[in-house]
Amino acid sequence: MDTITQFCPAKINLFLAITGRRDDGFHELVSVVAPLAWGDTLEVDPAADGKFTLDCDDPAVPRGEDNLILQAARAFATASGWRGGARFTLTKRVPMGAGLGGGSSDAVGALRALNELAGAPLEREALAALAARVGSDCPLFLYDGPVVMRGRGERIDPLSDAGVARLRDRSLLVFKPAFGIGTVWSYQQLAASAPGSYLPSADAEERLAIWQADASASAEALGFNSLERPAFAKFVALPVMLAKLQREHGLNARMSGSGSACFAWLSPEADAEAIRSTIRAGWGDTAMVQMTTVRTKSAANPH
Ligand SMILES: C[C@](O)(CO)[C@H](O)COP(=O)(O)OP(=O)(O)OC[C@H]1O[C@@H](n2ccc(N)nc2=O)[C@H](O)[C@@H]1O
Ligand SMILES: Nc1ncnc2c1ncn2[C@@H]1O[C@H](COP(=O)(O)OP(=O)(O)OP(=O)(O)O)[C@@H](O)[C@H]1O
Repeated sequence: MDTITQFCPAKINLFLAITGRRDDGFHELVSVVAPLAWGDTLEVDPAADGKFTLDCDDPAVPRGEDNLILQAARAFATASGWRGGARFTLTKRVPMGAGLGGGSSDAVGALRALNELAGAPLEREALAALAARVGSDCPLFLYDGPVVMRGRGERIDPLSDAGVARLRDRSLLVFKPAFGIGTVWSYQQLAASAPGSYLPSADAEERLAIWQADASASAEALGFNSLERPAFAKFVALPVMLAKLQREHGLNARMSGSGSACFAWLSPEADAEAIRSTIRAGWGDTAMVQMTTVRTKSAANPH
């Protein structure tokens, strides 16, 4: 069989309300998440020896059993009973510790490819349940467009057509300082200042419903992220940069997920080069700056 190539998009959380903590330690959330046109590439080749192995062009990516690709592969083998092997080759573009879901997306790319290699033993629902076990951010990547994510990340609905239309074809700038932020740390900080750090779920749903119903609402108007407060308190380079981008370029930039990556919607008149220079002047040349768009697909035809 030929190589299967999976595009593994990055994601941004346009809206991320953490609404409370569950007994199992995970948090409940309401989030609007969009996959991007930019991401990693995962090539998957069948391996006759029945083993799973991983190569990656980025030496910083863990290559052992803690890699989410290999974890997803083991989980797939257990759930499907498939006894084949695969050689994974990952071209890594999405930085780690960014809140861009890179590892989760790679894991879902692996699940999709293995299911194809194995002759589709798992239906969509079984694949979604498996993805949820691999990581909270995984199920959203089984959709190819913007979604509303609830629960701890396992409940996914496509975003309404009206909502998707506000994101389609808009230029998006994603940027990240050299440092990353750990997801576990972010949630711990939130829990430490509970309950004030949580947005009640009724409030979160109301904000989302108002945005969906308002035909004149922009993508920017949805911007909210509960995890900004703990991140900004410790990593002051983030709010300083966002304030500078607001002042100098009129941008309403936000952090994605648990950070440290941030994003801003650009108007057609925006001077992307000047914005890039502002970011590099403040965060240095090791800062990542990436222009992209959202990957959209109609809610009426999500699959
Ligand atoms: C911040 C987000 O990126 C927003 O989309 C996600 O909620 C993070 O999802 P993720 O990185 O896939 O997270 P997981 O690998 O499932 O969990 C890592 C850790 O994050 C915390 N965690 C994660 C998701 C969630 N809904 N509640 C949590 O409290 C838990 O401490 C967990 O042990
Ligand atoms: N395929 C993978 N690519 C990147 N990191 C991986 C992968 N598999 C496991 N990891 C581990 O997961 C950690 C988090 O990486 P990831 O790219 O998912 O970042 P994140 O921005 O924290 O994600 P999220 O948006 O889900 O919070 C890394 O520090 C790394 O140790």
